[in-house]
Amino acid sequence: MGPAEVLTVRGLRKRYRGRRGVQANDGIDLDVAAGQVVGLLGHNGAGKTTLVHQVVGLVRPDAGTITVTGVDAVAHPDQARRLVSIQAQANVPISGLTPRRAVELVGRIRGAAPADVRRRAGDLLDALDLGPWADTPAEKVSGGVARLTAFAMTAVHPGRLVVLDEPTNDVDPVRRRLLWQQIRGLADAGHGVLLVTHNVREAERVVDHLAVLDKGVVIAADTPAGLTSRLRGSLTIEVDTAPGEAVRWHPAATGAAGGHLRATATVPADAASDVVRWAQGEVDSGRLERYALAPASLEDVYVQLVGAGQEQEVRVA
Ligand SMILES: Nc1ncnc2c1ncn2[C@@H]1O[C@H](COP(=O)(O)OP(=O)(O)OP(=O)(O)O)[C@@H](O)[C@H]1O
Repeated sequence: MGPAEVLTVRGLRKRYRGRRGVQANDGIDLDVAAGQVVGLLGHNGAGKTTLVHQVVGLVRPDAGTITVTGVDAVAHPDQARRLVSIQAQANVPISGLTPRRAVELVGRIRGAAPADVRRRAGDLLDALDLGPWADTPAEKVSGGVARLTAFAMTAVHPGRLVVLDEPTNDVDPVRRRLLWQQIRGLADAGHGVLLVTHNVREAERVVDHLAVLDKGVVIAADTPAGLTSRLRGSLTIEVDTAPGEAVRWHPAATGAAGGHLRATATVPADAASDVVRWAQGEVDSGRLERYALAPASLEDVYVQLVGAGQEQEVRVA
């Protein structure tokens, strides 16, 4: 473990017993250093939450090690938990409180000085543009505001490691940007951040490192640039089909995927002009309504890694 590592996971295995026994984690290695946001991507059921729950001591691994700033988190989950702040997938109920009171309460419970807690809570609520709801009874706030409040509760007095499980769920696009800034800010302040997300497109701009989980195994781990370089020299073509028409792809197109009226495929950059000519011809003949050609994104790499079968989930998220 390097000196700046806040989380080191090695060979982590967890199998849920029962009739349909599931190997949820099947030998996972993962590192988060101070100052880093590490994104954990993966399809539904890939094992992300299982991994997170083991890090915070809610689930006991079958095998492997978890070290949080030098503390053996498997042997001493209580000690480790004090070093970790987690925003769980489900919001902690805060009925009877207001967002501001809930955030301040967590700060006090975690041992921060009252004046610091008040200041930090106020700053976070402002930064996330929650001012209009800060003093509203929690029962009356929307799902997005509740989600942002849960983030603020995690960030008000954060541990060395901050674990965020789908923090952007239910949050509107404008406040999502504010949230991403705060997530980045936690790392810039020296915390290590482990971020579980389906929001590949937005996470790409914030994370330093990514691990892609598939059926309990890390199938790729790299920087966003490192991962997208796998598709360097490739472009993505997106087409909207006319009603009742199926796409008859150009021969250079591979990895075609898509749904009812929209489809995407990957094409080599050196075939771009040929593909544009083909696409324009399809538009002229009425089979396509529009097309767009763009550099391959991290989302494209992700879809290719995890398999076109998962595409719908990624797009919906
Ligand atoms: N308590 C449990 N008992 C039995 N099986 C479980 C339990 N929790 C999770 N599983 C199974 O383990 C696998 C991994 O689940 P996990 O929740 O870790 O995935 P995930 O990547 O977090 O998924 P999602 O993106 O949908 O939250 C799934 O097949 C799931 O059905």
